[in-house]
Amino acid sequence: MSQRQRPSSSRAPARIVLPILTPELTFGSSMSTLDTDAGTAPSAVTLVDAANVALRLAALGPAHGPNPRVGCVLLAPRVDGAPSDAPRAVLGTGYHRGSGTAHAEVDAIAAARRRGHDTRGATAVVTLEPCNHTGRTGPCAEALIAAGVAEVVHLVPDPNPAAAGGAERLRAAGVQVPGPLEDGAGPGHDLLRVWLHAVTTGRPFVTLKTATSLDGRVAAIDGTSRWITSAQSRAHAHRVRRTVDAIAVGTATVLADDPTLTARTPGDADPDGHQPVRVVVGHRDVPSRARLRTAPGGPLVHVRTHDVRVVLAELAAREVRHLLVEGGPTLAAAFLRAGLVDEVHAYVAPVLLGAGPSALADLGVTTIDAALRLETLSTQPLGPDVLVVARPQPVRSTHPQEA
Ligand SMILES: NC(=O)C1=CN([C@@H]2O[C@H](COP(=O)(O)OP(=O)(O)OC[C@H]3O[C@@H](n4cnc5c(N)ncnc54)[C@H](OP(=O)(O)O)[C@@H]3O)[C@@H](O)[C@H]2O)C=CC1
Ligand SMILES: Nc1c(N[C@@H]2O[C@H](COP(=O)(O)O)[C@@H](O)[C@H]2O)[nH]c(=O)[nH]c1=O
Ligand SMILES: [Zn+2]
Repeated sequence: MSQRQRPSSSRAPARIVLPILTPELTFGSSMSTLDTDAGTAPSAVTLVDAANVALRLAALGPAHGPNPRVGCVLLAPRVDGAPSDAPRAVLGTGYHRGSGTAHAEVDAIAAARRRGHDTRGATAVVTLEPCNHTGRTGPCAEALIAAGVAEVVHLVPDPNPAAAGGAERLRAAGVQVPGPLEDGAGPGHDLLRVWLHAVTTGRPFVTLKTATSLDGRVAAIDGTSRWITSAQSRAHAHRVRRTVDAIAVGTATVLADDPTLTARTPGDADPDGHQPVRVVVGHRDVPSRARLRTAPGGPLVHVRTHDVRVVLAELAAREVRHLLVEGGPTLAAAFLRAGLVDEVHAYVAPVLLGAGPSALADLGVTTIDAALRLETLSTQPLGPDVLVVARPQPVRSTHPQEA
């Protein structure tokens, strides 16, 4: 047995049941002093509390970018004889702020040290299995071992072939690693949904956005479409743009709309905050005077193909994890026909057009039994409009209630 192992670590690993994490979930008053650098007496928290704080910290990191959002809470060593869920002092907390910055575990160790704490024998509660590779920063498994941490409780195993193996490395060094605590689902998986999808499939998660009239049209018969949806819907769509790595449109949309494809605050023409890569799909040129070339925003990538798999491969090579497809109907249908849409954001406005292109070009559906049915994940009023978030079901079927 390694010298790093404390006598208490030979107990059976703690069984942790995580409550569903919601934005409204509040922690006890003791959790309010978790500020990493507050310099106040550390709070005492249970492992479950620590896991939830780690999840909340993780969510502070950017949703975009190649790296996962990860949070970490370092707890004081277990006291011999105390139950595994006994509250313990928080030594430090940390989270990952995006590619090239410190990982959550290293951030938490640094925070504990700034507060003058000894990390030897500590328990690290971390939302994702510590990494085991040197990427833009060093391996967290080694940092935890060097810090003398005795136990690492993680929620989600790391499926990234480049970084996996942290749990095994820690165990080999004598660190107790009871996890992963989540068995394929849970709040940790929910938080990392897009990233997990991208690293396990090797292609970006694809969200298809449509902004339609009540009769399902995306433009009037003359091609005009500004605006079908309300200011509230468009503000929401801009917030979504801020969370993705790339936005794609077809060449016809570039020529019809001359879009900027930036993330903006409504009422302000200038892009602000993170700007996604702007992707144009199709063979025709993007005019030199197009806003995509002249207006500030993310880099422009023109993929001269009609094969959406080529588009995703090109973007995966650029470390795009989340692609927002904004249309038009031809490009949207191509992604759906290829089975490459993971989520649909349908903004529906109480506007009637009666003619004009519908949200989707031909999907190859010739009879109702072949309809592509979606599972609704949420509905949300946005001013006069409604946003439906839905997920394509793996197989086509008749209406579930009548099946
Ligand atoms: N309300 C809304 O949500 C939106 C509305 N719109 C509206 O939609 C209209 C444009 O629709 P649409 O013409 O369908 O536009 P698209 O943006 O889908 O562009 C279609 C063009 O892209 C190229 N292309 C790229 N991928 C494929 C593919 N897999 N198969 C075939 N062609 C492909 C082709 O041009 P090429 O010859 O260059 O290869 C094709 O003509 C506009 O009026 C616009 O205002 C657009 C986006 C969103
Ligand atoms: N018409 C329409 C949308 N259209 C989408 O937004 C693009 C314009 O982006 P930008 O130039 O950055 O404002 C346009 O090309 C199309 O993809 N979006 C919506 O939320 N509501 C709408 O009614
Ligand atoms: Zn790491």
